[in-house]
Amino acid sequence: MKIAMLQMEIVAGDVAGNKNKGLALVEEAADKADVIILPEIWTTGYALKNVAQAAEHIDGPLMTQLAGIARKHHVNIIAGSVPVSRNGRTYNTTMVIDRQGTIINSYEKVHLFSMYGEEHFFAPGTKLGLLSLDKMTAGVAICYDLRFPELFRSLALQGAQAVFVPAGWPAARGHHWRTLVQARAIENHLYICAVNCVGEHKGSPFYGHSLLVDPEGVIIAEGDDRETIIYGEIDPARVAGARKDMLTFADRRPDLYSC
Ligand SMILES: NC(=O)CCC(=O)C(=O)O
Repeated sequence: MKIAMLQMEIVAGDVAGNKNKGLALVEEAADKADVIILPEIWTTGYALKNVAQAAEHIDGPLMTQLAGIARKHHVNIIAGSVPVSRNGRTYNTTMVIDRQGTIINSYEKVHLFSMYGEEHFFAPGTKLGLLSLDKMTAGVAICYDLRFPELFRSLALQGAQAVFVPAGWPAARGHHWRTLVQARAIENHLYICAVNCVGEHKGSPFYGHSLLVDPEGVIIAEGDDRETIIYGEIDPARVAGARKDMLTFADRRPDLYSC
């Protein structure tokens, strides 16, 4: 399974410019990958005051355009995250579109990043993102979710072989990013495909360094700090191999954990 990670430079508040750029990058990668993934809130960036106005319904014009590209190029698209309006509230939402152009999953960020005040602009999701993608069982999480190992463990226990993570992670905590992504992969014996943006938030740069990490925690593809498309490959069969030798799932003691 070939993955294209669109490590895009996002300009906060330039919704039209970001959309054009993101769609052009998707078109560029469309014939070179089985799965394309964009970063977190790539249409608005962290101009959070704009998200309610920029939010579309799940079947709005942007998703219709992305679904058209998916159908035309027969490619799966994990549409980063975008603000989506549902029942009068705005959610930080990752939509997954399959090769037929059908939205097969929609995950609303459950852990809102209070350090950036996300909870004032988004409502929190209430369920995890688990889906089947070209016969692979995959999970979806968004950025700050990386700090919550319970979420990844839960996806793994439900069969996830890879977790796709759109992100907007700053350079100031770059060392956390790398360590958390590798730890989530190692402890759950699965692939993590974490796609970050570049650009800046209130003068401080985003980290870039999108990562594709295998079930042993080895980095198999990584971006630098510029806008770029990073390609890498996932082999779902390797997950069973990693889980066969290291029996951490069987050796767990959930009877002792209170969290
Ligand atoms: N967009 C985010 O969720 C940022 C998370 C972050 O910067 C952190 O956890 O640190």
